[in-house]
Amino acid sequence: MAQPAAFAKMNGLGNEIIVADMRGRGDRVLPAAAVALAADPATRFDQIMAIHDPRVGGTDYHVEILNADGSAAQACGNGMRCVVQALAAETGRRSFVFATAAGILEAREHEDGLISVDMGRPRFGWQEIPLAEEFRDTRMIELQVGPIDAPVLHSPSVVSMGNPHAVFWVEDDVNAYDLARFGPLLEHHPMFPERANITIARVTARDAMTIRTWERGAGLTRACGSAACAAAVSGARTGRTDRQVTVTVPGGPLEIAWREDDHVVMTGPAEWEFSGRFDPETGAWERDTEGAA
Ligand SMILES: N[C@H](CCC[C@H](N)C(=O)O)C(=O)O
Repeated sequence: MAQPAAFAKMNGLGNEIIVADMRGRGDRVLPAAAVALAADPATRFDQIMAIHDPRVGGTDYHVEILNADGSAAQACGNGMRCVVQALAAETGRRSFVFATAAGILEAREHEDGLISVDMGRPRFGWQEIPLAEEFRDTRMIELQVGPIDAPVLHSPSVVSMGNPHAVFWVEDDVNAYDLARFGPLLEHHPMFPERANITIARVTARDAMTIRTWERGAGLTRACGSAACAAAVSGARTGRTDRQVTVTVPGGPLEIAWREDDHVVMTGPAEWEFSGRFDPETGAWERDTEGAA
């Protein structure tokens, strides 16, 4: 049993997030705690965002990310917006600098409550994503599912947003594809030694696309911010879209801008649901009583 830690159950466009306050203590959220919380319908989540004291000069906080299966994630766009909203409510500040496994990220809450996160630079090298074999052009790689002569999905664009993404382009309804079936096969495909987040994307205008994502370590989610960034960057890189795109995920729209300085900025909402305390070792938890501080 560890000292209980405060948490907030939140969501970013329906991406289920637990923001855990691990400041002022030396321990971490253990994978077993994540698995236990994910199994409980009341705390079911896609990612845990653990806020730690800063470890690098010039940053406000260190953020660790766990998937629902207990594995580590390097990036989580929707979760970062939840972290910003929670910290803004606590501190009255609006902008923050975070250290994450994907690098240093700046984020801020706007007057209207929407939150922008600078997700950093996309990486396109096959070793950076990583892929199991060399591809000089990662705008389109040889990979397909379905019959050889009539693949259901094929030739994805691949990119790292700190975490690995494959984006499969389709011409018709993204809901027409059985992502619950293909997602896990592609997530674990030998082409991706660190597994991958799998997205199906349909471009509807130069500045708009619709996507669905099967997340590494979490499965089908209502929203995946880093996948929205990966899809927007890949759309621009392959000439399908401009660099500023509205990416509609099942939970709603995200605004993605791939700036001239190569940074990808994602803007969208975050929503608080309830607060409680949990044991970061076991995942045992209780809800805060109404009105409690
Ligand atoms: N929901 C997240 C992505 C979680 C990352 C993850 N599933 C992985 O890379 O392992 C987002 O909004 O970006």
